Amino acid sequence: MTTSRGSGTTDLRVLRPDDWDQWYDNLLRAFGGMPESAEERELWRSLTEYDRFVGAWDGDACVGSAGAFTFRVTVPGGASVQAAGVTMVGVAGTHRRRGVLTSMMRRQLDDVRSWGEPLAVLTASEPAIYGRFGYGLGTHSLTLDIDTTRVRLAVPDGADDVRLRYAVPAEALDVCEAVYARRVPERPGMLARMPGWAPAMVLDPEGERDGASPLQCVVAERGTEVVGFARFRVKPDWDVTGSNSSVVVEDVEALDAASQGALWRFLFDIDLTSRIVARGRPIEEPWHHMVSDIRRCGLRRRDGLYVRLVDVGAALEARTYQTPVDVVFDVEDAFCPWNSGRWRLTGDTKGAVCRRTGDAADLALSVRELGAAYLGGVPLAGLGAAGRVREIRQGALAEASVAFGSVVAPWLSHGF
Ligand SMILES: CC(=O)SCCNC(=O)CCNC(=O)[C@H](O)C(C)(C)COP(=O)(O)OP(=O)(O)OC[C@H]1O[C@@H](n2cnc3c(N)ncnc32)[C@H](O)[C@@H]1OP(=O)(O)O
Repeated sequence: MTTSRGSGTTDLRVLRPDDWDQWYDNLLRAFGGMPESAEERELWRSLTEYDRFVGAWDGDACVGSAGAFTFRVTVPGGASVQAAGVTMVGVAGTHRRRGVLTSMMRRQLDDVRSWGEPLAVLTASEPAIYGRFGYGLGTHSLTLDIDTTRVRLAVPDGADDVRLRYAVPAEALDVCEAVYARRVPERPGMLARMPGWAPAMVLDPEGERDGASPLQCVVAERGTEVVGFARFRVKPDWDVTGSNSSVVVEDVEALDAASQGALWRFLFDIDLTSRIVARGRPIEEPWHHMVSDIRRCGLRRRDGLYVRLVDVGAALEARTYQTPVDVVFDVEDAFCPWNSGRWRLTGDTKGAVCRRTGDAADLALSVRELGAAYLGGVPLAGLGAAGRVREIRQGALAEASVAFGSVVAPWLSHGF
């Protein structure tokens, strides 16, 4: 594919291993040019799926990059659905706003469709970029800044029966991964761990620590079973009053309420610390209901995973619906017109069928709104209230909105 807009012409082609270094340097430069550690660079090289990554070239200079990891994402009902994890998007400053991104998105979504993957997902460097390509904001996350000198934690019964032990993060990786794997089906938006990805969870380059300690890990056990883990750093901060150090939480996963409580109590009580900070936490998790003062937990909401239905019918059939639903959507999809038109969705907690129909529409919306609502965290009714879903049959919006909801708030479990 060739793009020509503004001055110059760019060629788009699948990434070749020999081109990776230049391709990746273009990406780093698009993000400001900070170098990465050799360790981190090699990890990303090893995760590159060459036939799913593209580069834009102006002569022999790489001026654009985009990739699509092979992922599986949990959807409401617990199924694990194949999804292209869109990543490493960057356009050289010398070639910006000439349509290079648009040409890469065109190529990528055509490819994803030809691979038979119903979804594409991404996290955005800036929220304004991807809506035009049909991505809707499907999950949110929380940033925490908890004043642990003021906020107390009341843990559930059984927390005292959970034994905690320090472990070397890399050595405990297998047992932590086993816990993670059991959690994945429980929450929409979580990513199944794909081959090669586990080491990324304990990659700990010094340059990324921002003055904090190396990564630490505590494993929670009940009897001989590992029931949870926490990975975190401690960031020292001493002044004339003493220590005001912070616990920087990276991951906490646990299989039950007592183990959740035991791990969070540990994080709250680490000596010499007075804050817990974390990014990318779920918008709803058990410790919210254990704290004495949610106001002092410094919760800030931000955008998480953007979801694009590449095949509307297959995507809507892949999840279940928490109440019976029978609704005809009139979908507008300018960037992937194969989705445009009317679709009848019938489904319940056991499964769903979504087929093309000539019947009259109940709701009219763009594929972006369907993507936003897909994981159950963004109510269709809210999008309707904002004028982004049009109700044609009275009552259809409430019916669909309830059906699309998720008991557990969806959450993207790690960046990519
Ligand atoms: C999944 C990820 O990897 S997210 C990472 C995205 N990458 C970055 O943020 C790195 C820094 N930025 C860049 O590399 C580039 O500016 C990109 C990739 C964001 C945009 O690439 P470009 O080739 O300039 O985009 P392109 O010319 O195709 O623009 C298409 C449209 O999107 C708009 N657009 C592009 N970037 C932005 C932005 N950051 N904010 C708002 N609108 C944008 C353009 O104005 C254009 O609109 P138009 O069609 O109405 O004229």
